[in-house]
Amino acid sequence: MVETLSDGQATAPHGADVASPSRQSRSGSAVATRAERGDTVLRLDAVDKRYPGVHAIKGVSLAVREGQIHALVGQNGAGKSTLVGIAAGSVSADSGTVEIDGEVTDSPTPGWCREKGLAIVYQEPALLPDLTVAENMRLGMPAHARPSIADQVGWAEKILAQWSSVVSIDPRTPVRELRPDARFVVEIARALAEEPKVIVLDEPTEHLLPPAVAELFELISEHTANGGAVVYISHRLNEVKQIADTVSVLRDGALVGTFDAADVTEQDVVNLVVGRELDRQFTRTSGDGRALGEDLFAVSDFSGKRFEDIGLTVRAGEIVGFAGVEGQGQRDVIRALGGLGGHRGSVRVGDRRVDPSSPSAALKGGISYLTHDRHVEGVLGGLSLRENASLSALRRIATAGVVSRMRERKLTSDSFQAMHVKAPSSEVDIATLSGGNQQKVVLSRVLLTDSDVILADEPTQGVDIGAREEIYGILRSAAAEGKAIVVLSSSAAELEQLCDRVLVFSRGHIARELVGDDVNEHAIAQAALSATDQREKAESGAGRVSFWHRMSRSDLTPGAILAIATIILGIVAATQSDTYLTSRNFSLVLPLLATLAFFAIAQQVVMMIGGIDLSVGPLAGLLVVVASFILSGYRTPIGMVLGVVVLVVVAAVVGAINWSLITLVRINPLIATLVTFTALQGIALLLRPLPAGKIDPFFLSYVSGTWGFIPVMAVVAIVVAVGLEFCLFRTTFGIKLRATGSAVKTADRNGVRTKWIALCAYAGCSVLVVPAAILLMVQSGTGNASIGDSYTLASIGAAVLGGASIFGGRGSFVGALLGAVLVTQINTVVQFLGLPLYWQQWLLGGLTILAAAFYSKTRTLTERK
Ligand SMILES: Nc1ncnc2c1ncn2[C@@H]1O[C@H](COP(=O)(O)OP(=O)(O)OP(=O)(O)O)[C@@H](O)[C@H]1O
Repeated sequence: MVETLSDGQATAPHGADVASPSRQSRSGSAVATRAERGDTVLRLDAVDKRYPGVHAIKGVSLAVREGQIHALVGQNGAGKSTLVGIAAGSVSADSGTVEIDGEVTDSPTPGWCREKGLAIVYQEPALLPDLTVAENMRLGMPAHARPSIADQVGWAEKILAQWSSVVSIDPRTPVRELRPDARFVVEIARALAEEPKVIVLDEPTEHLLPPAVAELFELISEHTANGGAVVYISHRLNEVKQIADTVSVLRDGALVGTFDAADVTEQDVVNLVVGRELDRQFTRTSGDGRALGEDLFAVSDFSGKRFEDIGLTVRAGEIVGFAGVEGQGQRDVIRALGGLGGHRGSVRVGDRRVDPSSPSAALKGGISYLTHDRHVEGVLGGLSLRENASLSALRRIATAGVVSRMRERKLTSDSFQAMHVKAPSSEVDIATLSGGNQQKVVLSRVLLTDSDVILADEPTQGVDIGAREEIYGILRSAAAEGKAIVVLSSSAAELEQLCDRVLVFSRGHIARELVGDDVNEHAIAQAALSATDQREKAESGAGRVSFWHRMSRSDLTPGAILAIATIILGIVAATQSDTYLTSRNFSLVLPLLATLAFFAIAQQVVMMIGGIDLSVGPLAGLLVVVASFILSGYRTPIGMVLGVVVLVVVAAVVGAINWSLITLVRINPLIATLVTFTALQGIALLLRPLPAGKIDPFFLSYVSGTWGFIPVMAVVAIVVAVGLEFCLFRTTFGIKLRATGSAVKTADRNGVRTKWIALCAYAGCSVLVVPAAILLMVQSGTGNASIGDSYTLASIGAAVLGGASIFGGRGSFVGALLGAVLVTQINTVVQFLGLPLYWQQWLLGGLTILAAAFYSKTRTLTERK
C-alpha cells in the first residue's frame, strides 16, 4: 500500500536550480550571504538507504555551511528524519559518506558524530523518563563537556534559565513528570549547551508553545551568529521562510534541490515539496455549505482541575475551536471531556447523558479523543498500522467478540487511502513509519470509532502541508456527516481555516466566543492575548506538587513505609513477648536477615535495568556445594581467600551466561534465568546428591563473627546497600544503570553502552549472591545443593516491597534491604505471637500486594498529565 503523491517535476522557482547561486541577501543588498561566506561543516555525499519495501534515501548529497540555518523540507515520509539520522550516526546508510568538520566516514556512530561536533534533537525526545532533568541533560553531553554529578543541578539551572521566561522547569524533576513542550525545551536546551558546530533540529516547534518558538529562534540565530550551523526540519513553511538561509527539498527520498531562501516564496516551496502546483487559497470552513443540525454535544457546569463552570454546545455538523494562551484550561477541558481527567458537571451527546470518567466510558458514550501527545499516548509501537487504527473500533468489526479480519482490513485501508498514509503495507510495525504518517494512523483510529463527537487535540501535529489540507478535509467531511467536532490548536491560522466558532479560554473559563467574521487568525490571536490580561509562564507540568506527589517522587519513600511497618510489628511483638527484645533473639534473627538482604540487593541490581534473575537461589546452592569441595581443608588465610575468589568467578560466569542468553540470544529474562535456575540445580545435585562435605569450620567462624550480638555480615549488608544507593544516584555507572532500565533505546542514543551495563548488572547480581551463599554455608556447614532455592522468590518479594519497578529504572537498594528486614520481621513476629505458620504467607502476601498497589497509585499520580 505504498501511497505516492503525484510525482510532478520540480520547477525551480525563479530559475533557481539544485545549486541555486544566491544573488542578493534578504535585505536586497549585494553583500555575500552567510551561506556563501561559511565553510562546509556537514556534508552528506551520495547517501543511500533502503528499508524493506521502501527506498528511503536515494543517493542524496547535501552541504551545510557554518553560520547557516539550512532548512530541510518535504512531505511526510520524504526521508528527512532518515537523512539526519544517518548524519547523526543513529541510522546506518547502505552507501555514501558523512563528513563533519572536515572528517569523513562511511560508518558514523552517534559517539563519533557527537565528538566531531554534531548535536541532534530528534522528533521524539531522547530523554529517560526515570532520570531527572539535570541527569538527562548531563548524560546527553559529550564526555569533555559533562559537569560533575555534584554540579549538575546548578549547571542545568543555568542553561534552562535561558528559557525561564517561557517555561519553568526544575532540574530535579523526573522527566516523566514534564509536559511534552517542557520535554522538548529540555532536549533543545541540552543540545545547544553542547555548543555544537552543527545542530540538527527535527521538527522542534511541533510541540513548543508560541513564546518558546520565539525563544528558540533567538537562540539558534545567536548560534549561527557565533559561527554554528543549524539543520532545521519543519513542515511549518512560514517559519522556514522566517529563519532559514537555505532550503533543501526532499521528495520520495530524493533531493529535489537546494535553494537560497531569499530566492523562493512560500508558495514555491509548497509546490516543490508536493511536486505539483498546490492551491493554497483556502476557503473558510463556514463557506463550505455544511448544514448545521440540532445541538449534539452539550456540556454544562463542567468543572475540574484548572477549569470551572464550562458550558458549551456543539451542533451536529459544527466545528468549534478551543483557543487561548497555553495553560488557560483549554487542554484540561478537552482531555476531561475525552475521559482523561477528573471532572464534575453534565455532558450530553444527543439525548444521552455521558459520564466521561475514562477514555473507554467516553468512547461508549460517543466521544472520541485524539491526543496531542502522539509519542506517549497515541502510537502503539510493535503493533501494525492496521491494529493501531482498529483498536478503538473493535466493537464495530467484531461479532460475538471475534474480529472480522476482512471488515477490519477494509475499514482501515479505506481510511489510510483517504489520508494518503505512506507505508509499504498496513501490516508493518507503526514504529517504522515517519512521524506524520503515524499521526495520520492515530487520527484514523479516532475516526474509525464513528463517534458522534470528535475531540481533536492538535490534529495536524507533525503532518506536512499537503496532509494538513487532507486532514482539514477529513474533519470537514466528518462534520458534514453530522458529527460534532471540537478542535484544540495552538495555531490561530488552523482554527481560522477549520472552525465555525472559536471559544477563547482564560484562567479556566471561556472568556470569549468568536463567530462569523471574527473567526480569523488575527482576531483569535488578539482575543487569546487580551483575554488573559497577564500572560502566565507555562508550568512544566511539575510545578505545584501535592504531598502525595512529593512522597511518590522519592524512591526512598517505600523504604520509609517499610521501616514504619517493621517498627509497628516489632512493637506488637514486644508487647506480647518478653523474649522478643533480647540480644539472644537478635543474634538468631540477624544472620537470617543478612542472608535475605544480600539476595534482595542482588535482585535489585537486575530489576534496576528491567530484568529479573530467577537463578539466584540455585546459584547460592551451587556455591555452597562448590565451597564444600574447595573450602574444606585449607585452613590458611590465603587458601580461604583463593576459595572465595573461585566462588566469585563461578558466580560471575553464571551472571555472564544469564546476560548472553538475555542480551545476545534475546531470550526474555524470566525464561532465560528459569533455564539457568534448572541447570544450576541440576549441576549442584549432580555434585552433591545429598548434603555432604564439611566446610572448613575456621572459615565459617571468620565469616560468622559478631560485634556483640550484631553479625559482621549484617553490617556488611548495610554498608553494601548504602554504598550501592550512593552509586545509583551519584555515580556515572549508577545513572547509566537507571538510564538503561528507564528506556534502553533512548539510553543507547545518549551514548550509554547498554549491553555493557546489562552485563555488569547480571554479573553483579550473581556476585552479590556470594556473601548470601557464605551465610548459608554457616547455616548448613555442609554442601547442601538446595539450601538457597526458596530465596529466589523471597528476593523478588523483598525488592518489590522496597519499591523496585518490574519495568526497571526505579527502585532503591536501601529499600530492598528494608524489604528484607520486613520479611524477616514478619517471619519472626508470627512465631513470637504463636500464630500458625501460614500467617507468615498471609501477612507477607497481603503486605506485598498493599505495597505494590500503593506504589502504583502514588506513581501514577506523578505521571505527566
Ligand atoms: N526503521 C524503519 N523501518 C522501515 N521503514 C522505515 C524506518 N524508518 C523510516 N522508514 C521509512 O522511510 C521513509 C522515510 O521516513 P522518514 O521518517 O525519514 O520521513 P520524514 O520525511 O522524516 O517524514 P515526517 O515528516 O513524517 O517525519 C518512510 O517511508 C518510512 O516509513
